[in-house]
Amino acid sequence: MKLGYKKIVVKVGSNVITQANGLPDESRINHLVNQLAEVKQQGIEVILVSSGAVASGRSLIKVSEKQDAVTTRQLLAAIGQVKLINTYSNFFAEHHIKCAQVLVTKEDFRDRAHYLNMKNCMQILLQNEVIPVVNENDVVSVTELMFTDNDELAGLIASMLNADALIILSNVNGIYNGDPKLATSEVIEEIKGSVTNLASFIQTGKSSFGRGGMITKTTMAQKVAKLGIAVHIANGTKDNVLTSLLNEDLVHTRFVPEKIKSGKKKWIAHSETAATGIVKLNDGAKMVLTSGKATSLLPIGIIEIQSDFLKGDIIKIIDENNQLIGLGIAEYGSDKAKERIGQKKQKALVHYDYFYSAI
Ligand SMILES: Nc1ncnc2c1ncn2[C@@H]1O[C@H](COP(=O)(O)OP(=O)(O)O)[C@@H](O)[C@H]1O
Ligand SMILES: N[C@@H](CCC(=O)OP(=O)(O)O)C(=O)O
Repeated sequence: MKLGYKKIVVKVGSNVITQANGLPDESRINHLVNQLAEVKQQGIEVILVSSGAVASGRSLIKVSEKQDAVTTRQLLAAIGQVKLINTYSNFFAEHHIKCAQVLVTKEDFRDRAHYLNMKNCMQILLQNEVIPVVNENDVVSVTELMFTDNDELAGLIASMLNADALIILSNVNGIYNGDPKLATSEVIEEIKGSVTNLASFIQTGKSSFGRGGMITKTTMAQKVAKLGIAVHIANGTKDNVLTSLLNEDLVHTRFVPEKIKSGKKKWIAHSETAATGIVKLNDGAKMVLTSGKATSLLPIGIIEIQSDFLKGDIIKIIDENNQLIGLGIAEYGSDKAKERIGQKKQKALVHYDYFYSAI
């Protein structure tokens, strides 16, 4: 396959595998599995992140209108996930491929030791030629503990496993430079860096069964590409989408990857919700830290410690306007950091190797 990837994460949106009447589209799932099997047979490691549990559950049970939205989602996902994974398992079996169900929550990514346990499990599955089929554990992930959507989850999995590419299959050909329904709109084929006007193209509406929408997809894609992983957004409802994309024979959107970042930086990049401390920098320190050069965060540039932290904690680094500059691991606690604010020749609070620039 022309693109030469060795490890890919493929994310399938609910809309791709659900028919307009809400029933699972088994022939589409079968077609996707056939392509995934072909890709795997080419020696490419594949991890599948599949939505569709809730949509699948809807086809199996009638829900009382009196039931609240959270409980309904739990009920539908609990029932639907069984059907979803069985469908995948049966289709993969036709190719003599085993798949595994991996259900995760946002909490699983917070603690580094826990994160590494999960990474280890995924690696063992891949070493044993098993395709992990990942979804959010919707039964226990409710409200503030939820991922924004499975695109966020897929970005985390791609970063955790140091994948070469993340392929997001949705029900549009890519990101359009206008309303996708208008004939005048065209697919933006390549996106480099943080294009500020991207959000202005995107309509706030979502596809009928989707959760996050295109804006969250774009934000996640830019972040993942910054970590050195190529991100592709393509139309999963098209025949042979995956094989055509990997053979560079498909119009879609590609986020150009930057230089590959270390595994630890990838984890830090996705750890904003786990951050304890908040450290405010002056503009000079901000400039140096975001210049792209290998520089550590020195106390001389700190103007305020807004929230306490311990040695080893993830801390948020903000500028004078309270905008996030980046995230890092503290080399010492806030007690010492407070004593050293604005001082010269002090040990770095965040070493460059453990700093992720969000800008
Ligand atoms: N500029 C745009 N380009 C492409 N899609 C867009 C754009 N603006 C809004 N969208 C909408 O985003 C939807 C895809 O996002 P989402 O509903 O989250 O899909 P999924 O279920 O695949 O995760 C498309 O169906 C499309 O209607
Ligand atoms: N975990 C949910 C999917 C949530 C979600 O993000 O859906 P989508 O926007 O279609 O990728 C489910 O399996 O129904």
